[in-house]
Amino acid sequence: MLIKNIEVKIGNKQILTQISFQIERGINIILGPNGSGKTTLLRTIIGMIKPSNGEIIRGENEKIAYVPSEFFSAQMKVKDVLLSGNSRKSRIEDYLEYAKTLQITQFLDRDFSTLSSGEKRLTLICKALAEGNIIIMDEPLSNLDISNKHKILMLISKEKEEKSFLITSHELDVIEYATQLIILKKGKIVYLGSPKDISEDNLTQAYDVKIRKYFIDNKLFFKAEE
Ligand SMILES: Nc1ncnc2c1ncn2[C@@H]1O[C@H](COP(=O)(O)OP(=O)(O)OP(=O)(O)O)[C@@H](O)[C@H]1O
Repeated sequence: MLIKNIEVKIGNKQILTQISFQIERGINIILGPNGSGKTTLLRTIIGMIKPSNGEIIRGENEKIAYVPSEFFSAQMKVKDVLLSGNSRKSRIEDYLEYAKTLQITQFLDRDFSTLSSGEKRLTLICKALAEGNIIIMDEPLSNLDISNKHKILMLISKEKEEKSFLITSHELDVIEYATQLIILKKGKIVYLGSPKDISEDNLTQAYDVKIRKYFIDNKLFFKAEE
């Protein structure tokens, strides 16, 4: 999927400026400060927002699945949430493999509105994984405890050969999982490339706070300097 020269204006305000990149097979991670345009970009890519300029070129067999950062609270059984709004999949069996991995099978007969926010998120991630091959998720790790975060990161790392993920995050520790990193600031791309090449300066410029890079046991960490 190719994002080409996207511009978004809301009223008189320019929200996104000249956004171009290819969503690569693997894990594409969008980072950026609050208000930098991450959610607007995802909504534009899925067609919820019409760009004032540019185009989004989809491949033939690409099936987008979107997990928003905030959820509705429908009074529907979890299994009906999984089955809803999708013409291609209509059997609960198609969701069970991911449901087992994400440990949500015990909720299938519960009312979706009664789940905790983390359980709702796992349910919608399960749905997206079973339905799409381009999985677009807005802050999929927020509201998740350390074990569920690990579960999601392991699952998407396992699936990254087959699917393309485009996810936003506020956590710099996810950088090491990225196939491609996109950093936004004030609606513009200020870094696009491999996570290996990201420097402290790139992050410091993006966030306007001094950011340091550490290696502990060969694992990469970033921390804002106090
Ligand atoms: N409907 C709207 N009307 C006016 N301004 C808007 C509208 N939608 C978004 N914006 C503005 O566009 C900018 C980008 O918002 P967006 O939600 O895309 O940022 P974000 O990077 O996802 O932020 P966060 O990390 O805080 O979730 C913000 O300044 C926001 O106030």
